[in-house]
Amino acid sequence: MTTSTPSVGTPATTPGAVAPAAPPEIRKGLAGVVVDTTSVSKVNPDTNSLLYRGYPVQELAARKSFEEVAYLLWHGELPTPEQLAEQTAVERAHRALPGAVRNAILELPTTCHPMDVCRTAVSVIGAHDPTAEDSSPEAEHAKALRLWAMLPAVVALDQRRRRGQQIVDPDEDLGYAENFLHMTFGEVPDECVVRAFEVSMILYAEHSFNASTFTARVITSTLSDLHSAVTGAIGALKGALHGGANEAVMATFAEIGTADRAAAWLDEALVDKRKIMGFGHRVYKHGDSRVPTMKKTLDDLVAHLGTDEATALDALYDALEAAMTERKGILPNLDYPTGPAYHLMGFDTPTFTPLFVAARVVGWTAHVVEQRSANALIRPLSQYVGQAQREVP
Ligand SMILES: CC(=O)SCCNC(=O)CCNC(=O)[C@H](O)C(C)(C)COP(=O)(O)OP(=O)(O)OC[C@H]1O[C@@H](n2cnc3c(N)ncnc32)[C@H](O)[C@@H]1OP(=O)(O)O
Ligand SMILES: O=C([O-])CC(=O)C(=O)O
Repeated sequence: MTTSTPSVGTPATTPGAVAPAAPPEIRKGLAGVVVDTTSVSKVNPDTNSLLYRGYPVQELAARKSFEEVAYLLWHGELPTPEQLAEQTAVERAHRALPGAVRNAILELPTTCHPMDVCRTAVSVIGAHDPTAEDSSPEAEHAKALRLWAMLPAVVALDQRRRRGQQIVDPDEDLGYAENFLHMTFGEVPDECVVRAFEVSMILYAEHSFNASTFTARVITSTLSDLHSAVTGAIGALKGALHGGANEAVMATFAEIGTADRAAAWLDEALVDKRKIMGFGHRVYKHGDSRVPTMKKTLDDLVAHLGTDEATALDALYDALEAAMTERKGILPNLDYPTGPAYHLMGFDTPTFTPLFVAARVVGWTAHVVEQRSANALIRPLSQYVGQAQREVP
């Protein structure tokens, strides 16, 4: 959206004075503004495609592990077996939370949102990291890897403490996705569920200059530290217009109830000028590149579970999507299929956005390193529209 607002504070022109310059063009929300280059990922709305370091994300989701994709995003190339083994060894060695981090989480009230827990945990992890202020690329990659390794324990511990369940220690013999689910549910689910979870992590890992990544880059641009950048990014992701939408989708489904009510519910919601969570996107206007892969994954999960609840949820998903496409021509974004998928996997709804954090930390930290490698302080201008200069009475 482009708006130009005349300044209330612009002084009146005097005869003979040079005419004031035209008001600057304002791009609300920085819509359409290209602020920097990146080689981490390419979002192409014309072809509905998303490339991670040049590779189509759908192909990565079909053929690679989340660990391999993380390496790719951080280092620019897929790992050799030796590089993957080295990364895996470090990741598995750092899965358990340091006592101070665990205690800090346990001190937080269960009335706070799990995103607050995530945000606090990352901040505490940073405070205890002796290399926090070392901004060399090697140190930044090492910190990113350790943070990525620890976040599943943060998310799992928080869901379990809220449910009054015993905390489950990580299992070094399991892969990333299996271990995450094991720590959350106390057992490793069927392969179909593990794969669905891993696909969601790969799809969520990176998406160019979205609001949370841009937040991380703004913080990095001041030469602040990596944990501060990630802490800020978590705050940005929490909002319902960004990552928080995956939770909001489940609230919408709960409000609608059953598939046959979807169209009528939508009509009323649109009359009330409500935003329908999980639909629309700032960049994609013809559909989100990741949705077909995640919807197929959701359908596979539904077929695998075979429960009435899963079938009904899928029918509701389809009915709301059809109605929204017909009424507004606005298509789902990735948060639409991940919400019900995480629900069917057994996650509590407020845990959905922290799952997004566990995946996106890879993209955020890849951008932190990139920003620092060619830094310029990010500091845009604003057009003043307040009071003209006046005397203090
Ligand atoms: C992983 C992610 O972060 S993906 C995004 C997740 N967020 C959501 O799902 C929240 C719901 N969606 C939205 O609010 C928006 O689509 C956004 C914030 C994602 C993108 O918004 P913008 O690019 O700023 O588009 P904007 O909000 O200006 O929408 C353009 C028009 O489409 C409408 N629109 C866009 N999305 C929606 C929606 N989800 N429900 C209803 N109307 C919508 C707007 O009302 C507006 O209509 P108008 O021109 O008549 O005023
Ligand atoms: O790109 C965006 O604006 C939001 C998004 O889809 C993401 O961060 O994955």
